[in-house]
Amino acid sequence: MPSTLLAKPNINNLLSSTAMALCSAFCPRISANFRPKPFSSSPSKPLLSLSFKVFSSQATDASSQDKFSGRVGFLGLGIMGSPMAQNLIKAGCDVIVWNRTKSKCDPLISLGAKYRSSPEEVAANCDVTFAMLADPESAIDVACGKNGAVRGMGPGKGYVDISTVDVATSKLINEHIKARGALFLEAPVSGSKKPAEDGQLIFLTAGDRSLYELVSPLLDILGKSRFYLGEVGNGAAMKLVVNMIMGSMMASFSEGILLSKKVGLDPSVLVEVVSQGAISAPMYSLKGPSMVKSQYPTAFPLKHQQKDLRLALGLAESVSQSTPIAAAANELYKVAKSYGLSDEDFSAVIEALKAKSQDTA
Ligand SMILES: NC(=O)C1=CN([C@@H]2O[C@H](COP(=O)(O)OP(=O)(O)OC[C@H]3O[C@@H](n4cnc5c(N)ncnc54)[C@H](OP(=O)(O)O)[C@@H]3O)[C@@H](O)[C@H]2O)C=CC1
Ligand SMILES: O=CCCC(=O)O
Repeated sequence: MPSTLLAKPNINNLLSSTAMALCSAFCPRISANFRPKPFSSSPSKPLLSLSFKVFSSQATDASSQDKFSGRVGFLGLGIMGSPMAQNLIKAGCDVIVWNRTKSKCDPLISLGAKYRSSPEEVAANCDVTFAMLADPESAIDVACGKNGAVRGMGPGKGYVDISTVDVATSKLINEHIKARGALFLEAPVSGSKKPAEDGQLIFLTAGDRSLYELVSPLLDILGKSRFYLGEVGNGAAMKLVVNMIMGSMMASFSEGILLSKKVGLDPSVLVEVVSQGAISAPMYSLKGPSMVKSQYPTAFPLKHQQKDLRLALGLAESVSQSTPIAAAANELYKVAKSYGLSDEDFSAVIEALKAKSQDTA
Protein backbone atom coordinates (compact mmCIF):
# COMPACT_ATOMS: atom_id res chain seq x y z
CA MET A 1 0.00 0.00 0.00
CA PRO A 2 1.56 3.31 -1.00
CA SER A 3 2.51 5.56 1.88
CA THR A 4 0.83 8.86 2.43
CA LEU A 5 2.91 11.75 3.63
CA LEU A 6 1.87 13.55 6.74
CA ALA A 7 3.91 16.21 8.43
CA LYS A 8 4.17 16.06 12.19
CA PRO A 9 5.01 18.96 14.47
CA ASN A 10 8.60 19.82 15.17
CA ILE A 11 8.16 21.29 18.60
CA ASN A 12 11.58 22.92 18.56
CA ASN A 13 10.49 25.38 15.98
CA LEU A 14 8.20 28.32 16.01
CA LEU A 15 5.25 28.44 13.73
CA SER A 16 5.57 31.03 11.04
CA SER A 17 2.13 32.03 9.92
CA THR A 18 3.46 33.09 6.52
CA ALA A 19 5.16 29.76 6.01
CA MET A 20 2.07 28.00 7.28
CA ALA A 21 -0.11 29.80 4.78
CA LEU A 22 2.29 28.95 1.96
CA CYS A 23 2.42 25.35 3.02
CA SER A 24 -1.34 25.08 3.22
CA ALA A 25 -1.52 26.43 -0.29
CA PHE A 26 1.14 24.20 -1.80
CA CYS A 27 0.96 21.10 0.39
CA PRO A 28 -2.72 20.38 1.02
CA ARG A 29 -1.94 17.04 2.69
CA ILE A 30 0.15 18.64 5.41
CA SER A 31 -1.66 18.28 8.68
CA ALA A 32 -2.95 21.21 10.68
CA ASN A 33 -0.47 20.80 13.53
CA PHE A 34 2.56 21.07 11.23
CA ARG A 35 5.25 23.45 12.51
CA PRO A 36 7.86 24.43 9.92
CA LYS A 37 11.40 25.30 10.92
CA PRO A 38 12.19 29.02 10.85
CA PHE A 39 13.52 30.05 7.47
CA SER A 40 16.16 32.56 6.58
CA SER A 41 16.96 34.39 3.40
CA SER A 42 20.13 35.83 2.00
CA PRO A 43 20.89 37.44 -1.37
CA SER A 44 22.58 34.30 -2.67
CA LYS A 45 19.95 31.87 -1.40
CA PRO A 46 16.35 31.26 -2.37
CA LEU A 47 14.03 33.62 -0.50
CA LEU A 48 12.08 30.84 1.13
CA SER A 49 13.75 27.69 2.33
CA LEU A 50 11.63 25.39 4.46
CA SER A 51 12.82 22.34 6.30
CA PHE A 52 10.44 20.22 8.30
CA LYS A 53 9.88 16.74 9.60
CA VAL A 54 7.80 14.62 7.26
CA PHE A 55 6.65 11.17 8.22
CA SER A 56 5.48 8.43 5.95
CA SER A 57 2.38 7.30 7.70
CA GLN A 58 -0.69 5.14 7.51
CA ALA A 59 -3.94 5.67 9.34
CA THR A 60 -2.88 3.75 12.42
CA ASP A 61 0.34 5.69 12.93
CA ALA A 62 -0.15 8.06 15.80
CA SER A 63 2.69 6.73 17.88
CA SER A 64 5.22 9.46 17.13
CA GLN A 65 3.33 11.63 19.59
CA ASP A 66 4.07 9.10 22.33
CA LYS A 67 7.26 8.89 24.30
CA PHE A 68 9.29 5.70 24.30
CA SER A 69 9.84 4.83 27.93
CA GLY A 70 11.87 1.63 27.60
CA ARG A 71 15.59 1.13 27.71
CA VAL A 72 17.44 1.53 24.40
CA GLY A 73 20.56 -0.36 23.32
CA PHE A 74 22.94 0.99 20.72
CA LEU A 75 25.56 -1.21 19.00
CA GLY A 76 28.12 0.37 16.66
CA LEU A 77 29.42 3.85 17.42
CA GLY A 78 31.10 4.90 14.20
CA ILE A 79 30.58 8.09 12.21
CA MET A 80 26.82 7.56 12.21
CA GLY A 81 26.18 5.54 15.35
CA SER A 82 27.89 7.95 17.74
CA PRO A 83 25.81 11.05 16.94
CA MET A 84 22.64 8.97 16.77
CA ALA A 85 23.23 7.47 20.20
CA GLN A 86 24.15 10.92 21.47
CA ASN A 87 20.84 12.36 20.23
CA LEU A 88 18.92 9.64 22.03
CA ILE A 89 20.78 10.37 25.27
CA LYS A 90 20.23 14.11 24.89
CA ALA A 91 16.52 13.47 24.34
CA GLY A 92 16.40 11.80 27.74
CA CYS A 93 16.41 8.14 26.70
CA ASP A 94 17.94 5.50 28.94
CA VAL A 95 20.70 4.21 26.64
CA ILE A 96 23.16 1.31 26.92
CA VAL A 97 26.01 1.29 24.40
CA TRP A 98 28.53 -1.19 23.02
CA ASN A 99 31.19 -0.83 20.38
CA ARG A 100 33.93 -3.21 19.21
CA THR A 101 36.50 -0.51 19.97
CA LYS A 102 35.52 0.31 23.52
CA SER A 103 37.09 3.80 23.60
CA LYS A 104 34.35 5.08 21.27
CA CYS A 105 31.84 4.41 24.07
CA ASP A 106 33.58 6.80 26.46
CA PRO A 107 32.14 10.14 25.21
CA LEU A 108 28.65 8.63 25.38
CA ILE A 109 29.22 7.25 28.85
CA SER A 110 30.23 10.80 29.86
CA LEU A 111 26.87 11.97 28.56
CA GLY A 112 25.01 9.45 30.71
CA ALA A 113 24.96 6.22 28.71
CA LYS A 114 25.61 2.91 30.43
CA TYR A 115 28.03 0.38 28.98
CA ARG A 116 27.82 -3.40 28.58
CA SER A 117 30.69 -5.49 27.32
CA SER A 118 28.90 -7.47 24.57
CA PRO A 119 25.96 -7.11 22.18
CA GLU A 120 24.30 -10.00 24.05
CA GLU A 121 24.44 -8.13 27.33
CA VAL A 122 23.12 -4.95 25.76
CA ALA A 123 20.17 -6.77 24.19
CA ALA A 124 19.45 -8.68 27.40
CA ASN A 125 19.21 -5.41 29.33
CA CYS A 126 17.23 -3.37 26.80
CA ASP A 127 13.71 -3.30 25.41
CA VAL A 128 14.87 -2.22 21.98
CA THR A 129 18.38 -2.52 20.53
CA PHE A 130 19.62 -0.52 17.55
CA ALA A 131 22.63 -1.63 15.46
CA MET A 132 24.63 0.64 13.13
CA LEU A 133 27.42 -1.49 11.69
CA ALA A 134 29.80 -1.25 8.78
CA ASP A 135 28.65 -3.98 6.41
CA PRO A 136 26.82 -7.32 6.09
CA GLU A 137 29.64 -9.27 7.74
CA SER A 138 29.76 -7.08 10.86
CA ALA A 139 25.96 -6.80 11.03
CA ILE A 140 25.66 -10.60 11.03
CA ASP A 141 28.51 -11.06 13.47
CA VAL A 142 27.21 -8.54 15.99
CA ALA A 143 23.68 -9.93 15.76
CA CYS A 144 24.24 -13.67 15.32
CA GLY A 145 27.84 -14.34 16.36
CA LYS A 146 29.34 -15.42 19.67
CA ASN A 147 27.96 -13.12 22.39
CA GLY A 148 25.78 -11.60 19.65
CA ALA A 149 22.63 -9.61 20.29
CA VAL A 150 20.36 -12.50 19.29
CA ARG A 151 21.40 -14.38 22.42
CA GLY A 152 20.07 -11.55 24.56
CA MET A 153 16.78 -11.25 22.69
CA GLY A 154 13.43 -12.69 23.74
CA PRO A 155 9.68 -12.08 23.63
CA GLY A 156 8.76 -8.43 24.19
CA LYS A 157 12.07 -7.17 22.82
CA GLY A 158 12.91 -5.59 19.48
CA TYR A 159 16.01 -5.36 17.25
CA VAL A 160 16.35 -2.45 14.81
CA ASP A 161 19.18 -2.78 12.29
CA ILE A 162 20.10 0.58 10.77
CA SER A 163 23.22 -0.67 8.95
CA THR A 164 23.27 -0.63 5.15
CA VAL A 165 23.22 -4.30 4.19
CA ASP A 166 21.81 -6.48 1.42
CA VAL A 167 18.39 -8.12 1.43
CA ALA A 168 19.72 -11.60 2.28
CA THR A 169 21.62 -10.30 5.31
CA SER A 170 18.59 -8.48 6.63
CA LYS A 171 16.41 -11.56 6.17
CA LEU A 172 18.97 -13.75 7.91
CA ILE A 173 19.15 -11.48 10.95
CA ASN A 174 15.35 -11.27 10.97
CA GLU A 175 15.11 -15.08 11.09
CA HIS A 176 17.52 -15.30 14.03
CA ILE A 177 15.71 -12.58 15.95
CA LYS A 178 12.33 -14.19 15.23
CA ALA A 179 13.59 -17.56 16.44
CA ARG A 180 13.99 -15.93 19.87
CA GLY A 181 10.40 -14.69 19.83
CA ALA A 182 11.46 -11.05 19.41
CA LEU A 183 10.56 -8.44 16.78
CA PHE A 184 12.75 -7.16 13.94
CA LEU A 185 12.82 -3.94 11.94
CA GLU A 186 15.35 -3.02 9.29
CA ALA A 187 15.78 0.75 9.17
CA PRO A 188 18.73 1.88 7.00
CA VAL A 189 19.08 5.63 6.68
CA SER A 190 19.54 8.17 3.97
CA GLY A 191 21.56 11.15 5.16
CA SER A 192 25.12 11.39 6.33
CA LYS A 193 27.18 12.62 9.30
CA LYS A 194 25.63 16.10 9.57
CA PRO A 195 22.01 14.93 9.27
CA ALA A 196 22.85 12.28 11.90
CA GLU A 197 24.14 15.02 14.21
CA ASP A 198 21.13 17.23 13.48
CA GLY A 199 18.47 14.51 13.84
CA GLN A 200 17.56 14.89 10.18
CA LEU A 201 17.95 11.36 8.84
CA ILE A 202 15.48 9.60 6.55
CA PHE A 203 14.53 6.10 7.74
CA LEU A 204 13.73 3.38 5.22
CA THR A 205 12.06 0.80 7.42
CA ALA A 206 10.55 -2.63 6.86
CA GLY A 207 9.66 -5.59 9.01
CA ASP A 208 7.45 -5.85 12.07
CA ARG A 209 4.90 -3.09 11.89
CA SER A 210 4.29 -3.17 15.65
CA LEU A 211 7.99 -2.57 16.31
CA TYR A 212 7.95 0.25 13.75
CA GLU A 213 5.14 1.90 15.66
CA LEU A 214 6.80 1.29 19.02
CA VAL A 215 10.10 2.88 17.98
CA SER A 216 8.61 5.71 15.91
CA PRO A 217 9.18 8.23 18.74
CA LEU A 218 12.85 7.23 18.70
CA LEU A 219 13.09 7.44 14.92
CA ASP A 220 11.57 10.90 15.17
CA ILE A 221 14.33 12.00 17.54
CA LEU A 222 16.92 10.79 15.04
CA GLY A 223 15.31 11.69 11.75
CA LYS A 224 13.19 14.07 9.75
CA SER A 225 11.16 11.42 7.99
CA ARG A 226 10.44 7.72 7.98
CA PHE A 227 9.04 5.34 5.43
CA TYR A 228 7.48 2.00 6.28
CA LEU A 229 8.01 -0.21 3.23
CA GLY A 230 6.45 -3.54 4.21
CA GLU A 231 8.28 -6.85 4.37
CA VAL A 232 11.89 -7.31 5.45
CA GLY A 233 14.24 -6.65 2.55
CA ASN A 234 12.36 -3.69 1.11
CA GLY A 235 14.22 -1.21 3.33
CA ALA A 236 17.59 -2.70 2.37
CA ALA A 237 16.62 -2.70 -1.31
CA MET A 238 15.43 0.91 -1.21
CA LYS A 239 18.63 2.00 0.50
CA LEU A 240 20.81 0.20 -2.06
CA VAL A 241 18.94 1.72 -4.99
CA VAL A 242 19.35 5.21 -3.50
CA ASN A 243 23.06 4.70 -2.86
CA MET A 244 23.59 3.19 -6.28
CA ILE A 245 22.25 6.43 -7.80
CA MET A 246 24.38 8.47 -5.40
CA GLY A 247 27.60 6.62 -6.23
CA SER A 248 27.07 7.11 -9.96
CA MET A 249 26.19 10.78 -9.48
CA MET A 250 29.40 11.40 -7.56
CA ALA A 251 31.51 9.62 -10.19
CA SER A 252 29.90 11.65 -12.96
CA PHE A 253 30.33 14.90 -11.02
CA SER A 254 34.01 14.04 -10.56
CA GLU A 255 34.43 13.61 -14.32
CA GLY A 256 32.79 16.98 -14.90
CA ILE A 257 35.07 18.77 -12.43
CA LEU A 258 38.19 17.31 -14.03
CA LEU A 259 37.00 17.94 -17.60
CA SER A 260 36.13 21.56 -16.82
CA LYS A 261 39.61 22.11 -15.46
CA LYS A 262 41.32 20.41 -18.42
CA VAL A 263 39.54 22.68 -20.91
CA GLY A 264 40.54 25.78 -18.98
CA LEU A 265 37.38 26.46 -17.01
CA ASP A 266 37.29 27.24 -13.31
CA PRO A 267 35.79 24.15 -11.62
CA SER A 268 34.48 26.34 -8.79
CA VAL A 269 32.36 28.14 -11.34
CA LEU A 270 31.14 24.79 -12.65
CA VAL A 271 30.02 23.89 -9.11
CA GLU A 272 28.13 27.19 -8.90
CA VAL A 273 26.53 26.72 -12.33
CA VAL A 274 25.41 23.19 -11.43
CA SER A 275 23.97 24.43 -8.15
CA GLN A 276 21.61 26.80 -9.94
CA GLY A 277 20.21 24.46 -12.57
CA ALA A 278 18.05 21.40 -12.97
CA ILE A 279 20.84 19.00 -11.95
CA SER A 280 21.46 20.85 -8.70
CA ALA A 281 21.85 18.49 -5.74
CA PRO A 282 22.69 19.26 -2.12
CA MET A 283 25.49 16.70 -2.41
CA TYR A 284 27.18 18.65 -5.22
CA SER A 285 26.93 21.96 -3.37
CA LEU A 286 28.18 20.37 -0.15
CA LYS A 287 31.10 18.37 -1.56
CA GLY A 288 31.99 20.32 -4.72
CA PRO A 289 33.97 23.17 -3.10
CA SER A 290 36.16 20.73 -1.13
CA MET A 291 36.65 18.45 -4.13
CA VAL A 292 37.93 21.39 -6.14
CA LYS A 293 40.53 21.88 -3.38
CA SER A 294 41.34 18.13 -3.31
CA GLN A 295 39.99 17.84 0.22
CA TYR A 296 37.79 14.97 1.32
CA PRO A 297 36.77 15.29 4.99
CA THR A 298 35.09 11.99 5.74
CA ALA A 299 31.34 11.97 6.19
CA PHE A 300 30.58 8.84 4.19
CA PRO A 301 33.66 6.62 3.87
CA LEU A 302 34.53 5.64 0.31
CA LYS A 303 34.80 1.97 1.31
CA HIS A 304 31.13 2.02 2.34
CA GLN A 305 30.04 3.62 -0.94
CA GLN A 306 31.88 0.90 -2.85
CA LYS A 307 30.26 -1.72 -0.61
CA ASP A 308 26.85 -0.27 -1.41
CA LEU A 309 27.53 -0.27 -5.15
CA ARG A 310 28.68 -3.88 -4.91
CA LEU A 311 25.52 -4.84 -3.02
CA ALA A 312 23.32 -2.84 -5.41
CA LEU A 313 24.87 -4.63 -8.38
CA GLY A 314 24.06 -7.92 -6.66
CA LEU A 315 20.48 -6.76 -6.18
CA ALA A 316 20.27 -5.82 -9.87
CA GLU A 317 21.75 -9.18 -10.87
CA SER A 318 19.11 -10.98 -8.80
CA VAL A 319 16.37 -9.54 -11.02
CA SER A 320 18.38 -9.37 -14.29
CA GLN A 321 18.27 -5.57 -14.32
CA SER A 322 20.97 -3.98 -16.45
CA THR A 323 23.01 -1.36 -14.53
CA PRO A 324 26.02 -0.46 -16.72
CA ILE A 325 26.49 3.02 -15.23
CA ALA A 326 26.61 1.71 -11.67
CA ALA A 327 28.95 -1.08 -12.75
CA ALA A 328 31.36 1.46 -14.23
CA ALA A 329 31.13 3.64 -11.12
CA ASN A 330 31.83 0.61 -8.94
CA GLU A 331 35.06 -0.05 -10.84
CA LEU A 332 36.16 3.52 -10.20
CA TYR A 333 35.55 3.21 -6.44
CA LYS A 334 37.52 -0.05 -6.47
CA VAL A 335 40.43 1.77 -8.10
CA ALA A 336 40.13 4.52 -5.46
CA LYS A 337 40.28 1.87 -2.72
CA SER A 338 43.40 0.40 -4.28
CA TYR A 339 44.99 3.88 -3.95
CA GLY A 340 44.43 3.78 -0.19
CA LEU A 341 41.38 6.07 -0.19
CA SER A 342 38.99 3.70 1.62
CA ASP A 343 38.63 5.85 4.72
CA GLU A 344 38.44 9.18 2.88
CA ASP A 345 35.06 10.60 2.02
CA PHE A 346 33.53 8.94 -1.06
CA SER A 347 34.05 12.20 -2.98
CA ALA A 348 37.74 11.18 -3.08
CA VAL A 349 36.71 8.94 -5.98
CA ILE A 350 37.80 11.91 -8.11
CA GLU A 351 41.40 11.00 -7.23
CA ALA A 352 41.01 7.70 -9.10
CA LEU A 353 40.07 9.64 -12.22
CA LYS A 354 43.01 11.99 -11.78
CA ALA A 355 45.33 9.02 -11.62
CA LYS A 356 43.69 7.44 -14.68
CA SER A 357 44.22 10.68 -16.65
CA GLN A 358 47.90 10.64 -15.75
CA ASP A 359 48.14 7.00 -16.86
CA THR A 360 46.78 7.87 -20.30
CA ALA A 361 48.60 11.22 -20.75
N1 LIG B 1 28.63 7.65 7.02
C1 LIG B 1 27.51 7.86 6.33
O1 LIG B 1 27.32 8.94 5.74
C2 LIG B 1 26.45 6.82 6.26
C3 LIG B 1 26.69 5.50 6.52
N2 LIG B 1 25.66 4.59 6.40
C4 LIG B 1 25.87 3.19 6.68
O2 LIG B 1 25.86 3.05 8.08
C5 LIG B 1 26.77 2.04 8.50
C6 LIG B 1 27.79 2.65 9.44
O3 LIG B 1 28.44 3.69 8.75
P1 LIG B 1 29.52 4.64 9.46
O4 LIG B 1 29.10 4.96 10.82
O5 LIG B 1 29.79 5.70 8.48
O6 LIG B 1 30.75 3.64 9.47
P2 LIG B 1 32.04 3.61 10.40
O7 LIG B 1 33.05 2.88 9.58
O8 LIG B 1 32.36 4.93 10.94
O9 LIG B 1 31.57 2.70 11.63
C7 LIG B 1 31.40 1.33 11.46
C8 LIG B 1 30.98 0.71 12.76
O10 LIG B 1 30.93 -0.72 12.58
C9 LIG B 1 31.78 -1.33 13.56
N3 LIG B 1 32.37 -2.54 13.02
C10 LIG B 1 33.02 -2.70 11.85
N4 LIG B 1 33.39 -3.98 11.69
C11 LIG B 1 32.99 -4.65 12.80
C12 LIG B 1 33.07 -5.99 13.21
N5 LIG B 1 33.66 -6.93 12.46
N6 LIG B 1 32.55 -6.33 14.40
C13 LIG B 1 31.95 -5.38 15.17
N7 LIG B 1 31.83 -4.09 14.83
C14 LIG B 1 32.34 -3.72 13.65
C15 LIG B 1 32.82 -0.29 13.87
O11 LIG B 1 33.44 -0.60 15.10
P3 LIG B 1 34.91 -0.02 15.44
O12 LIG B 1 34.69 1.36 15.98
O13 LIG B 1 35.43 -0.97 16.43
O14 LIG B 1 35.70 -0.02 14.16
C16 LIG B 1 31.96 0.96 13.91
O15 LIG B 1 31.23 1.03 15.11
C17 LIG B 1 27.34 1.46 7.22
O16 LIG B 1 26.58 0.35 6.86
C18 LIG B 1 27.17 2.58 6.21
O17 LIG B 1 27.10 2.11 4.90
C19 LIG B 1 24.39 4.97 6.09
C20 LIG B 1 24.10 6.27 5.85
C21 LIG B 1 25.11 7.29 5.87
O1 LIG C 1 24.79 5.78 2.96
C1 LIG C 1 25.16 6.95 2.96
C2 LIG C 1 24.29 7.99 2.48
C3 LIG C 1 24.88 9.36 2.54
C4 LIG C 1 23.82 10.36 2.23
O2 LIG C 1 22.64 10.01 2.07
O3 LIG C 1 24.18 11.55 2.19
